[in-house]
Amino acid sequence: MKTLAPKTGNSCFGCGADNPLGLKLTFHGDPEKGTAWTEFLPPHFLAGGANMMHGGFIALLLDEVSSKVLSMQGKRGVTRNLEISYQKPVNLSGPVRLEGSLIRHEGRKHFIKARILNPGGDVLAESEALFLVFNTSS
Ligand SMILES: CCCCCCCCCCCCCC(=O)SCCNC(=O)CCNC(=O)[C@H](O)C(C)(C)COP(=O)(O)OP(=O)(O)OC[C@H]1O[C@@H](n2cnc3c(N)ncnc32)[C@H](O)[C@@H]1OP(=O)(O)O
Repeated sequence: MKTLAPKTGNSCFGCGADNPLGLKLTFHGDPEKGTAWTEFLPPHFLAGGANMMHGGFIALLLDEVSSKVLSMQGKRGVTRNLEISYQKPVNLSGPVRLEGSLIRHEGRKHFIKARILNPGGDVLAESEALFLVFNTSS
């Protein structure tokens, strides 16, 4: 098990310590299994309408936990594709869990699935992403 906490000098909206508007998320994961996860209480400024999270922020969270699957393994890369299935509203009045896992990789191409769950374990949104990694040789 590994933990990635926000670092100074990193202004990433999701995980950096130096973004005053950022979420400053801490992630946990298993590099060998290719997993990453976090739990947090979404701030209300992520709202879209009513008490629901904005769809763009849902995409951001899925992208973020997907990228952390790679960070856990010491890999650096960027999102090439992100396909999202919005299944239920992400309610802003309770905590959410983000989970990501590596499906497979072919050289620099890494295919990663992710999801957002509520405390009852309901899947609210899911994604499949293709990340292009810059520092892999296999
Ligand atoms: C310099 C290092 C910086 C590192 C920073 C790390 C920060 C991390 C921050 C993380 C923050 C969180 C994350 C963020 O938010 S990252 C921010 C959002 N992402 C970006 O800004 C990335 C923008 N895109 C690019 O820069 C380029 O597209 C890159 C560099 C990624 C690749 O451009 P390149 O010209 O090299 O390649 P390509 O695009 O022609 O194609 C690539 C390959 O993919 C294959 N393909 C395409 N579609 C599919 C498909 N559906 N199923 C299967 N395969 C598919 C395609 O056939 C090809 O395969 P192959 O021909 O190679 O075999």
